[in-house]
Amino acid sequence: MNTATATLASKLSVGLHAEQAQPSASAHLQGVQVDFGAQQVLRGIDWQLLPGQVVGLLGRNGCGKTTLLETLLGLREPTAGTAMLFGQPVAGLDDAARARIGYVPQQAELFEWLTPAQLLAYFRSFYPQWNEAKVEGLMSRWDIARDKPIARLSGGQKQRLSIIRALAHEPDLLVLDEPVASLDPAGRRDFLRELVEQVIDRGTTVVFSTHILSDLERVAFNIAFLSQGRIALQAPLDELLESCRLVTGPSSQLQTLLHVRGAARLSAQALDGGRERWLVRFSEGQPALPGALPTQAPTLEDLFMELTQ
Ligand SMILES: Nc1ncnc2c1ncn2[C@@H]1O[C@H](COP(=O)(O)OP(=O)(O)OP(=O)(O)O)[C@@H](O)[C@H]1O
Repeated sequence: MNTATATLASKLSVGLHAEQAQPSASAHLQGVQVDFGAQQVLRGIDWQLLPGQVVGLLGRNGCGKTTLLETLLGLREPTAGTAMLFGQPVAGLDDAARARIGYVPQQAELFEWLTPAQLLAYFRSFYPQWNEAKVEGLMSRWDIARDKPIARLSGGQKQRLSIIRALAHEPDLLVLDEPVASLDPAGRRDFLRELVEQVIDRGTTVVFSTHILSDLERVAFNIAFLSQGRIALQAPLDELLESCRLVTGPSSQLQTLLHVRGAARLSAQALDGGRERWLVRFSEGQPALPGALPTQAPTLEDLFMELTQ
């Protein structure tokens, strides 16, 4: 891990638990429930994002990531519960608080008849602060034609433009819904570098959903797993990889292991021959040493498979 990433990782390990409500939280959701007709998509989300945290939101297709991010931003009214941004109810945010938010939606909503230069000039007029040097730097680095109608840009170029628009006014909270879906590997790497710089330089709070697990591994983000309408688990990735193990054996022996080691079971799978495979999280400071039962360190993909069923 390089120094920048280590600094970032240490920043990220602060204040991870939703139950320890912090008055300074950038975003705070309490008991948020969202139903679409009879379908309960979010089932009582308690969640907070603290200044400088970078959270990768993981979950299977259709589990409610977009719904959660839209509710957090006040774009969708919850069926029950409350959403606060910067200490204000999201439904009644004042202009100053709005100006502190940057959002990259899953489908870039750009005015396609404008050129990138016109679009950025239009948005610049709404914000009290605008980092022209950053905009110009990213437009050149990401090779976006300034004077071509947006309709004629490629999907990846539109996504990059949407990211530039969201970063330009130096938001304190950046919400990105699958921001790298149309970016090539070089574009994704560049985007992640920009995010890391943003967090280290400005202490920006970032939450983004993605299906590209290798991107999260590269920057040691906090990971939040959304499953069955709830945040099943949130923790720094390094800590999860260190403290979790997949352990296989008869359930009575697995139960004893939990008891003796004071560990927690995160998931369980039935295997052949009456054995089970459990994802076990050992407590802090207690190394997850291999015991008598077959034990395997999980990858992020294993964690995803186990925690997002
Ligand atoms: N406006 C809507 N009306 C009815 N159902 C909706 C609406 N928006 C989303 N849903 C449903 O809510 C569920 C969650 O959708 P959402 O888009 O939040 O999932 P997601 O985790 O972002 O999915 P993906 O990973 O595929 O982008 C899905 O079953 C979807 O069909």
